[in-house]
Amino acid sequence: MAHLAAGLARRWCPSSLQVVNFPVVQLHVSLRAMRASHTEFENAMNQVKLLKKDPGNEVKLKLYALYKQATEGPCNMPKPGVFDLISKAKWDAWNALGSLPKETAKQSYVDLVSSLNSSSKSSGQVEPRADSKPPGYETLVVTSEDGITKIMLNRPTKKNAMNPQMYHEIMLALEAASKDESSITVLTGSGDYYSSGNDLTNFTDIPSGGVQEKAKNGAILLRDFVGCFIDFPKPLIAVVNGPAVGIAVTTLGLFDAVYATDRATFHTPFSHLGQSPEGCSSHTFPRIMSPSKATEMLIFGKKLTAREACAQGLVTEVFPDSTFQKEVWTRLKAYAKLPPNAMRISKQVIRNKEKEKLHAINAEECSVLQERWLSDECMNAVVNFLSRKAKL
Ligand SMILES: CCCCC/C=C/C(=O)SCCNC(=O)CCNC(=O)[C@H](O)C(C)(C)COP(=O)(O)OP(=O)(O)OC[C@H]1O[C@@H](n2cnc3c(N)ncnc32)[C@H](O)[C@@H]1OP(=O)(O)O
Repeated sequence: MAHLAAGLARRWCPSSLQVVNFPVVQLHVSLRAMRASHTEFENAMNQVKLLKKDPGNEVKLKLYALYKQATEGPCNMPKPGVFDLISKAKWDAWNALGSLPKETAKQSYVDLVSSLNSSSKSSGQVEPRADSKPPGYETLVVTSEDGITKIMLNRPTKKNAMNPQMYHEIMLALEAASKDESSITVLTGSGDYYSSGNDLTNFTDIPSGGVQEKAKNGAILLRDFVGCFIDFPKPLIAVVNGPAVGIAVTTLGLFDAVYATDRATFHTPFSHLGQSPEGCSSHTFPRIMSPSKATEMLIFGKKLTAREACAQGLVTEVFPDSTFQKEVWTRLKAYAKLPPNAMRISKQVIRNKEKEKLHAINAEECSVLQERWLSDECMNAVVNFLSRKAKL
């Protein structure tokens, strides 16, 4: 490892320093910044060369990977030999990004560089404090053991509402999980909620290009985010530890199994918010639960209990809250011991025929939502929530 570190420090050229590291420092990704312009990307590349402090090999590798992904797309190089440690580390980092879209990688790169800049500005030459946060995701806790990669949404004080940073980090965590040693991947929430869906404060940051640009960037982010669920290659399990709202519910239709505590509820208040269905739910929900039941949820915003959601096929099984964690994890650990290749291939057989269709549906839903976000109905609903006149 020391050899690798020394080699990286010696041989890293400035242009390959460009990387964005979600895990490292808090990223202030606003709607304004959801999609990096070419100029922003170029500026970020220049800023990397001016960094006063060496960001360390882990960050350099991430910068390198994101830069390559942003400029060339998915890793297209032959895998270096095992003894070529530096090239292999770089190849691994790039390859781990899988099919992450170029635009997302570009934005991640810009955000990472910006976070590196602000952290070096705020700390100057001073060494990091002993109690400063270790490198890692800011909005997630990701762990991997017993053949299971667990991605836990971690904004419990905001009921795990999804802000732009969380969307990006989930995409990165899914990409990494798709390539790691685990056999199955789990998404769950910390605290009392699974997730309250889209963070409604996302609507407050108007970019210089105005609301049109904001809506356009939001639609791109949403399409990329949902696309990662459509393409995820291993069994993907939701451990729904509490209420779920909006996009946290719709994406469940793209999971392979959904286990819920009896305390969970499922709610998609799109009409109340002046919005329309996403997460491919316009297709998956009518199929899973019948068109009229889907109408009650997706159009009328009917909230389902966990048992109702299970009766309608959205949830696989419901457990008493008191034994939920113990029972679910015991079961998942047993499933994770099954032959991973067989599970992956079976998922392909079950899901692949639908993938193209799901991507098309995703694109259409995003384009409809892009318009909805500009409507008075949507703006009024968001203002009402933010001014605390409305709670769903
Ligand atoms: C770019 C991609 C777009 C994807 C499109 C997605 C669409 C959706 O997901 S639509 C659904 C959006 N979600 C909501 O409308 C839920 C809004 N939240 C609520 O109605 C309530 O907060 C609650 C029912 C989820 C929980 O109520 P309660 O138990 O009374 O807790 P608080 O309201 O006090 O919440 C604590 C804290 O968390 C903040 N918060 C909760 N959810 C959200 C949210 N979705 N967006 C922003 N902030 C949220 C809430 O404001 C409180 O904050 P503080 O006041 O600062 O403590």
